[in-house]
Amino acid sequence: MVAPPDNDVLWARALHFTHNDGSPALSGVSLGVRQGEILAVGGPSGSGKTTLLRCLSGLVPAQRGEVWFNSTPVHTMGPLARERMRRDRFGWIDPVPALVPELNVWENTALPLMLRGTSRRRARTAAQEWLERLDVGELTRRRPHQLRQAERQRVCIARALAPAPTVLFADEPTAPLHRADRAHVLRTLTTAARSHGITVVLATHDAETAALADRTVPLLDGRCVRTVHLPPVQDTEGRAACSLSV
Ligand SMILES: Nc1ncnc2c1ncn2[C@@H]1O[C@H](COP(=O)(O)OP(=O)(O)OP(=O)(O)O)[C@@H](O)[C@H]1O
Repeated sequence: MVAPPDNDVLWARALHFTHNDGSPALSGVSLGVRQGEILAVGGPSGSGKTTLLRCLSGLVPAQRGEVWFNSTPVHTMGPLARERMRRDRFGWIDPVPALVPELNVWENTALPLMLRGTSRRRARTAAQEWLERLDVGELTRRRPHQLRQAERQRVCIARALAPAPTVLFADEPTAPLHRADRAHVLRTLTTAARSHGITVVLATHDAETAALADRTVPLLDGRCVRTVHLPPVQDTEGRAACSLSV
């Protein structure tokens, strides 16, 4: 087992994952994510983006291959150790907002901090700050069912950022937002990540979203593809320049 390069906070080698019904999702994906980097995982629907994020975060173990977080091999960890790592070091944003219905907005936002052992008072203060940054600071006492879908998603983003995770996994985080909201929320997310040194792995099929990242790894049918841009050619015969994905 060879340890990953020192400057990669997250590193995966030859990941394979097949779902229980036999659907292949990852077929030998290898990548490294540098400390503080915002990495977009691109690709069309069904290309394996969600599965890759789930394997990298230790939510599900890959059937073959290696995942390393800093110098720790995630692929050899048991379920409890992976759960603790996710609680203490990682954040997660789903495409569909999932909040605890019995808790109000600030309690939902403060929950990951309190699970890490932060006092209720400090967790509440941090939650309030992040809710304000995401323009939902006036909704703190409401329950999830009293919010619009877009507001619920902002709360989920505040909840993921509040503990300043080492790595934030964001799976199509702006999917439930209107186009007008999207840019603002994404900017808040990426600015917060950069100012707090949070590494972000962002799954998206949207080129505009991917453009906010430092780098994009495109997936296709569970494999990383490399985009090769050909040099511009003289368009003497009316042909357009093109790029190839290999
Ligand atoms: N629970 C499941 N059971 C069986 N097959 C699944 C399951 N979840 C995903 N798949 C299949 O695994 C492959 C990869 O899916 P995945 O959700 O990782 O892709 P994705 O790029 O995130 O797609 P999307 O953008 O639509 O979420 C697809 O062929 C998908 O149909």
